[in-house]
Amino acid sequence: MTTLLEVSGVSVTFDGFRAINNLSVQFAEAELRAIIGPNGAGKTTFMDIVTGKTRPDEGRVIWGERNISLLGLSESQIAQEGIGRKFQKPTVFEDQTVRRNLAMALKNPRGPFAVILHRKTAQNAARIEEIAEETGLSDQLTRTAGELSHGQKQWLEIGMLLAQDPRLLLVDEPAAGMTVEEREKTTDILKRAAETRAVVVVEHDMEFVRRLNCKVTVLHEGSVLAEGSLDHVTSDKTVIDVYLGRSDA
Ligand SMILES: Nc1ncnc2c1ncn2[C@@H]1O[C@H](COP(=O)(O)OP(=O)(O)OP(=O)(O)O)[C@@H](O)[C@H]1O
Repeated sequence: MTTLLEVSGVSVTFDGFRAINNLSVQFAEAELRAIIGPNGAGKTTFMDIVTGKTRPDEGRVIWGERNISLLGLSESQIAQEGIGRKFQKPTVFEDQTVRRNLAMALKNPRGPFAVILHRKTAQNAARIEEIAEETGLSDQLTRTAGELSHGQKQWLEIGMLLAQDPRLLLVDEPAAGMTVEEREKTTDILKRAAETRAVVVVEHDMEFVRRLNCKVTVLHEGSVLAEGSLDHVTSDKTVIDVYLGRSDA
């Protein structure tokens, strides 16, 4: 499997506190990965480093077949490289329709010729239908986003990120605030998205992680504590000691 993202020996210190401690982790081109770990383990900081929001004190973050260092790129350059991030709170345009939200998110180089634009419009319409189908929103395209349920808003935002065609999608706690049914649908959406790109999901909900049925990376004190199937990591003594035995697990 080709490596898409390689984080190696990365450390970050905030006011003398080492939030990320010699972290090394890799992601393959098309894979679904869950990142779990107790509060303060460094999950958010890890995503901040990959997206360029936080700069590490040391280490390397290498991207793609050209082995680009992401540390030399700005946040917007990293996004343009194909790294999308979904924050916990959905940020859709509430007063616009689902179709319009998706249309605005589409990655479109602007061409000067009307004929190209015309062809583009037809392609865009087809792509919007496709994304709506992938995110279970085909019947919602004409509704305004503000009318959607919390789960549907989250799917719309995932759809808006897919419209950008990212090679890596980082998703922060997608199951939070969702009904059981919505969670199940969300797992299907993420699994499907991961067939053609890397999808990395930070999640506290173990049932949700179990349903993702993917490789799991356990972070603790800013380093990888264990990695493998959920069954493998949850039977690891060190994981049980530091994480699963805790009341917040
Ligand atoms: N900007 C900052 N300044 C100071 N300390 C920070 C900063 N950002 C994070 N930290 C600290 O770094 C540690 C790791 O935080 P991080 O948010 O990455 O953990 P997490 O695994 O995402 O936790 P949670 O599951 O609670 O979201 C925490 O102890 C946090 O207080």
